[in-house]
Amino acid sequence: MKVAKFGGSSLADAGQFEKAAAIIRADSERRLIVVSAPGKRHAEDIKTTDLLVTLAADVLENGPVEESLQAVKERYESIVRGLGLSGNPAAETEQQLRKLIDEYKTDPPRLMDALMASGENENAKVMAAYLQSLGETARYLSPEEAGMVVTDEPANARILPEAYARLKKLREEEGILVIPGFFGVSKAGHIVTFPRGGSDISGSIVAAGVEASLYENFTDVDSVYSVNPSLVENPKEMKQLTYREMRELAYAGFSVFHDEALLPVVAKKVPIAIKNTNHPDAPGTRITAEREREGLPVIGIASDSGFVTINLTKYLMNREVGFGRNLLNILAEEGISFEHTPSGIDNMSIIVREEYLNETAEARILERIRQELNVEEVHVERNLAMVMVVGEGMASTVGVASKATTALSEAGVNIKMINQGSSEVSMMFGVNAQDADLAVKSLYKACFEKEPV
Ligand SMILES: Nc1ncnc2c1ncn2[C@@H]1O[C@H](COP(=O)(O)OP(=O)(O)O)[C@@H](O)[C@H]1O
Ligand SMILES: N[C@@H](CC(=O)OP(=O)(O)O)C(=O)O
Repeated sequence: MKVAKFGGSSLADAGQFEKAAAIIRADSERRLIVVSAPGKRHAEDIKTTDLLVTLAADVLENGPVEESLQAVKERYESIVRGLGLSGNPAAETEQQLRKLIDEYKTDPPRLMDALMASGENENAKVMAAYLQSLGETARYLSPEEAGMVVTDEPANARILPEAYARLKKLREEEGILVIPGFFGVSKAGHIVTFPRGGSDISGSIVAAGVEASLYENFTDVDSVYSVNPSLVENPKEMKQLTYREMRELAYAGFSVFHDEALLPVVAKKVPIAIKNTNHPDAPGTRITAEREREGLPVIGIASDSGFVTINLTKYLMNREVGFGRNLLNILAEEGISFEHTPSGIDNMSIIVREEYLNETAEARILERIRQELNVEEVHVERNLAMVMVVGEGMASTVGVASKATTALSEAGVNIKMINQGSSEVSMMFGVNAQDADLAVKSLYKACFEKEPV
């Protein structure tokens, strides 16, 4: 039994639906289908999820909603018309959206989640109807019926452990089940979305739940490339990578697969295949627990911006028992999660995502650090990017760090910090956000184009 997830680009219009349905029908093992909302049809297009965000914003501003509501309806109308489906599913979609608006208009976070989730929910109904029209035994299955029970924090759902036993029962179902991605239902009965891009997470949870033989993630590229293809022309394709490598690369900016989508399948060792809906015969990329080590120690290079660092100095910090704990405690009390903590003898940096540290929070936290920890110096640096060099082979290869730092210095990129975890599967460089693309390109050149490390 395989789980196939189709991303927004794979379901952007009727033509893409036809390709996805042909893929589903080509393999009788593809029994659980997870769908995203219709994505971009061309570079300037707007994803349905973003149209729904605009609709929610219009509702919350008490402005006119007809234009944004019609924009969503039109996306489904053109798909349904193109597929020649009978009835009037787009009118049902409109009705459903109006009902959700009425139900949740006084509760902004719930309204946002309920409307955003509609993109996937309505698309799953269309896909099920289309497969039925082709003569397949297929049905729409809501996340609630499927057993996708999640925590209750809007826009940040996490799967509850009990969901897996419920999902396992789907193995016994006949025919093809089409499940909307991107959201689950909390115990209180609320629709709760995963973070943006979260249909990958839904697919992974379903694959782990039914203990699938394979989790296929259909998207719009032939493979995961060693570097973001918008930065480097014809980058190297990856045939195989490990869960750990993908996790690091996805975390650091490879948007082709959500970094939170690794955990569910890792636990059950379900292999992942990233494949192209527009080119389904291409081999794609396999992600598994282990891979053959051949070729270069570095497999990929990624970068992500939007980081802030809190730098602090205190003489004899290394001798002060509990200093780190007290510092992290302040962040915990302020509800801030941290990403990395590189440190020296008398100094420490805490790297956090910019969205957690607005200027009001910054002033309050710096004051607390000064008062409660008696530091000599503390300041914040914004506009940072983290550049990640990843590969299982790095641990056993001498010279990767020197090759990387030489490449960055030759490109004139100032390295603000270096961090390497104990697993040695990745090496991270903090740089100014405006240098990030240059850093990635020069590292790619050094690791893949010049004489390899
Ligand atoms: N290293 C990479 N390899 C492949 N694609 C990448 C990489 N980094 C970023 N991407 C981008 O990820 C996109 C696919 O992800 P996404 O837009 O979320 O697809 P989907 O619509 O299938 O969910 C590709 O079109 C590509 O632009
Ligand atoms: N539609 C949601 C969830 C998702 O995963 O979409 P996609 O598969 O197009 O990345 C979003 O845009 O965030």
